[in-house]
Amino acid sequence: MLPNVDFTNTDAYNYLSNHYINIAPKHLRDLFAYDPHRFEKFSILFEDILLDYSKNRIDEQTIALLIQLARECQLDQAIAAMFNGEPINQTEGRAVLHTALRNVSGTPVLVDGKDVMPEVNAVLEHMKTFSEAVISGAWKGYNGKEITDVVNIGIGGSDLGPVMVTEALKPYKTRLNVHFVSNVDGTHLVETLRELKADTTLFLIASKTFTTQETMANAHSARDWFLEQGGREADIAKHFVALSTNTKAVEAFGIDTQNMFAFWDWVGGRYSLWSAIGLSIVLSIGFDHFSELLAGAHAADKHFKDTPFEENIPVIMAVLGIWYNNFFDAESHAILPYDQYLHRFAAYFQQGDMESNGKYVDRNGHPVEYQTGPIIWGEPGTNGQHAFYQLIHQGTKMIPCDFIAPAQTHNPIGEHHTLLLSNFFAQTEALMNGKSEDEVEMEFIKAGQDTEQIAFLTPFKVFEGNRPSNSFLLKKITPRSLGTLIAFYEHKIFTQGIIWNIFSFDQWGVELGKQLAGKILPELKNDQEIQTHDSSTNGLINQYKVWR
Ligand SMILES: O=P(O)(O)OC[C@H]1O[C@@](O)(CO)[C@@H](O)[C@@H]1O
Repeated sequence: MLPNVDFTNTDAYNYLSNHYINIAPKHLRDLFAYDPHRFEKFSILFEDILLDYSKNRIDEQTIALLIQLARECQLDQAIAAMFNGEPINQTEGRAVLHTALRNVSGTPVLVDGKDVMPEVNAVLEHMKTFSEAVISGAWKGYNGKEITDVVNIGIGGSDLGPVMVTEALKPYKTRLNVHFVSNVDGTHLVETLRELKADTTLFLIASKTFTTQETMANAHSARDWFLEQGGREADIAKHFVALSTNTKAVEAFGIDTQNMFAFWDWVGGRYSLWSAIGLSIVLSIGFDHFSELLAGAHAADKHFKDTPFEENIPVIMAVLGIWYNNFFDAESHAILPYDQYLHRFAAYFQQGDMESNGKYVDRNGHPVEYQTGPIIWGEPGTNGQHAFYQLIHQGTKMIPCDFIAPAQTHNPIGEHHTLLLSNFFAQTEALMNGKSEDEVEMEFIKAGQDTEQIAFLTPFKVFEGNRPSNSFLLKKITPRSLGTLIAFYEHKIFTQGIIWNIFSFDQWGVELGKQLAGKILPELKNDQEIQTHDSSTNGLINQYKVWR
């Protein structure tokens, strides 16, 4: 089972609390000046991915204490429990084995004493043969035409991962056009179907539970559209497949279980892109590239499982996050990919991180007395620089940032990539160094500014600096390197959950809103004045009824 340690009661935590006083006042500018080898000390190269974490507010003692903290929280025991298929998702009584989905090593993975790899590989084989049939055109629609468009209908983990990966790996795209509908707002489905033809469209109904309100509403409306456009009930089998764990619900919807791609309850929704939920990815980039994605994630799994914490990328990512979250009161973490194809990367980890570690009760069922999961946000560079970098550079909040960039672009047009990378390198340098009062005044003097203006303007142009960042430099965004990077972040999230002593793999917090929506829905289906709620909810509903 999982360890159960209060990290605030460990020796490491106490030393860190005291050490904080030593490191906090040291400016990163000075730490770099003291030690010209800082980059070599605080960077890790894994295959074609370089993590430079030297621009963090740490010294060697900090990192040693943070690693000791992870050890005192028995992280090694927790890692073994996860990979061994123990039911570490304790409130749901499930194992957590998204790692098995990409276990290209072929070694058995036991759940309740049964090797799950034969089932995993059988589904992968089904995904391979199906995708090859569709991509080749052998799979025909009801008019005998080949499929041209695929619509994935799903939400949360049944959408965000496939969207992020198909966008990130667009350079590897097949002839198929893959679309995603997630929001129950009818606009999402209507706008997506507007240009599509029923006889050349394939729908993937992606839902682990096959009960999610939004997905079921969209799936039924898609089926209605299909029938209105000329499809018949008998043709459903050619145009609808299901990606789910719930065979009964799939059959009840009217999808042939021959067209069902199964996965299992030990796959968390936000960790499911590696499973049958990834069928849209396979159709978008082809099975071979999907296999490379899986292999990249597997390589990260092995690194996480087998590498000493001091050289372990997910562990370093995790403990640095703990350092800012729990010692510097940083409440958010920005993910800033300098690659337009990665424009949904931060959004993906909003669910991945915040649905995993957005918890206030510890594994003993007691409210925690410390901060847990951070707010995850971000946009691609350089766009973010023209939106929120003012706050990151000169705001009152510390925003730890992950900068991500590929050395090689898939689109070498003009000097665009050099421009992009110059910004990638400059932003972390600026955040770290800042600009001192003397430097600002010197610039003004060189520009011939008068002393009165200098005195007035200088404070607004000083950059404190000392603002932390990680830099991930990838040789190129490929299926393999993307798989590795995603898995690094997954294991970072796991590690932080272990240290915070919370359960990272359930999501009870999403249930209350759904329950209340279920109560309100019937109230909206009549014109009666509503008085069953608080005055705000009553007032909003009644005004809606006036205006609709
Ligand atoms: O895949 P499904 O079962 O339709 O769930 C969709 C999403 O809904 C949740 O909010 C759980 O209810 C996410 O955890 C999940 O990824």
